[in-house]
Amino acid sequence: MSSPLPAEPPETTPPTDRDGTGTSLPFDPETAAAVDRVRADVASLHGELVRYGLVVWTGGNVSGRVPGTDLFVIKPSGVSYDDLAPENMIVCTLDGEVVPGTPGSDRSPSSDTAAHAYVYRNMPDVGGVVHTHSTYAVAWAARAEEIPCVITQIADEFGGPIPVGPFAIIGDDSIGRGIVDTLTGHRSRAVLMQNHGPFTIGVNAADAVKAAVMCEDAARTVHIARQAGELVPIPQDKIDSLFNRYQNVYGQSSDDRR
Ligand SMILES: O=C(CO)[C@@H](O)[C@@H](O)COP(=O)(O)O
Repeated sequence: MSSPLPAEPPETTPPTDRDGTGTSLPFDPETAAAVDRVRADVASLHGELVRYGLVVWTGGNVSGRVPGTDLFVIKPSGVSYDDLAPENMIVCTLDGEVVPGTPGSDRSPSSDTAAHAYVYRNMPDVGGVVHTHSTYAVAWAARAEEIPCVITQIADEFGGPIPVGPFAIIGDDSIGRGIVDTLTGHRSRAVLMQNHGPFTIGVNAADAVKAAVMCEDAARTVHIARQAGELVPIPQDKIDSLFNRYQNVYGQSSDDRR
């Protein structure tokens, strides 16, 4: 017969400030150091959303996978970008649960945490996810219209049209499923979730931010082009060669995407 007494609670390692920064910690030193690097990256990359005009108020979020772990880092929900700092980023498991006892864990994580977690669980090569409400990309999403590949920039960066994902309600796996279903096997690192806005993925958080910047710029340019006349498509073989060159030759061999 089993004992009626409740089991002893498991011993937890209290957070300690091993590195003196006041960040990370019920982790082994290597994981703690990796978490701290991603905290710093994710916090500062929100400044890029502001710099490139992709967000108003708090309407966008960046997350980054902690390499070699089943963790990712995301921002707290609804907190001013001016107040974001490494120590108030939130560490989550790939199920989207906040890791208790870690700095920042006293706040609610981004309302898109479940979507980011779903992407990390189902796209193992993805190391960063970004969501914004950038104006032109949202305007295409409001029409549920893909952005056609009519400029070399789109061919380079996205390898074809930027697709539309399904309408999905925030809060559960629906948005994540829509992102994964749309982008799996697709060259594009951006999806326009219908009536909502762009979600982008990358090899790390900075790469996903770059995709968000390029997506908005492409949305704006093609929108303006269409006001003045008919759009001219790029032949598929030219799209293929532009994409191939940009992914494999452009930039430096040390770039993260290589
Ligand atoms: O789209 C929405 C809310 O509808 C969110 O992505 C956006 O407001 C940002 O929310 P968080 O501040 O990350 O919780």
